[in-house]
Amino acid sequence: SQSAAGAGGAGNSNGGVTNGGKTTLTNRLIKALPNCCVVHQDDFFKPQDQIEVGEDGFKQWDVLDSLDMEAMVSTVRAWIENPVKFARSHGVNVTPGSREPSSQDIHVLVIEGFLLYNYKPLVELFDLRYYLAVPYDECKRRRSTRSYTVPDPPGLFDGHVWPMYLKHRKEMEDGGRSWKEHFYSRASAGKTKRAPADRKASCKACL
Ligand SMILES: Nc1ncnc2c1ncn2[C@@H]1O[C@H](COP(=O)(O)OP(=O)(O)O)[C@@H](O)[C@H]1O
Ligand SMILES: NC(=O)c1ccc[n+]([C@@H]2O[C@H](COP(=O)(O)O)[C@@H](O)[C@H]2O)c1
Repeated sequence: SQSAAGAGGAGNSNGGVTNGGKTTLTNRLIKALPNCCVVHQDDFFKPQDQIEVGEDGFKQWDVLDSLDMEAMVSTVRAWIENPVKFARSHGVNVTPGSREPSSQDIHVLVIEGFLLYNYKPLVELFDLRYYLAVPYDECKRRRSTRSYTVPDPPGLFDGHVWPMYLKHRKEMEDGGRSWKEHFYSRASAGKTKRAPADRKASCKACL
């Protein structure tokens, strides 16, 4: 993507299961990459009193409705519009040594979260997508040592967190099939049937 500031940019998304290591990886990327900003999905949780209680008796934290996804998309769009301005307003150093941003500067945004790939307006903004997963036992073990702003009530992991993870992962994989078909038909244009028109806007190669 090309930003309003004239600098090249790329939005890299780092999604996956709770306690899969997303934040750890993101922190390492920030250290290693110059001009790197980050957006954490956890910062977009709605206040506790707006989180619905399900028939199972648990507050439904692990669903899209518990997050202000519109605000998250606006934040990512603000970076796309002007990564230099975004970096400066978020305390990220912009290319040490150079006073004026150069058109050669590469800016990177890492978007990190547990529910990134089930909200189409957000998915459309990513250049690269990564998914971190860990097996059930390891995930449960790590989660049991974690303290969130609202602590997990007993039974939340098996009653809500893991079932929602499986549900969303399945949704993502089912949706992903259309993406793969689309890119396949781009690569072999003329030889295979084109993907449906409604997928086109999601593909950078089609813009
Ligand atoms: N590669 C790894 N191997 C083992 N443990 C890890 C690894 N990455 C992260 N962890 C541990 O897993 C827990 C969750 O990591 P975190 O990065 O906060 O996950 P997430 O952001 O996906 O919820 C932390 O205790 C962290 O130290
Ligand atoms: N940050 C918060 O306000 C808050 C509150 C309650 C639960 N959570 C949990 O955060 C998890 C997602 O974050 P991680 O991917 O960092 O674990 C969800 O599974 C959710 O249950 C977060």
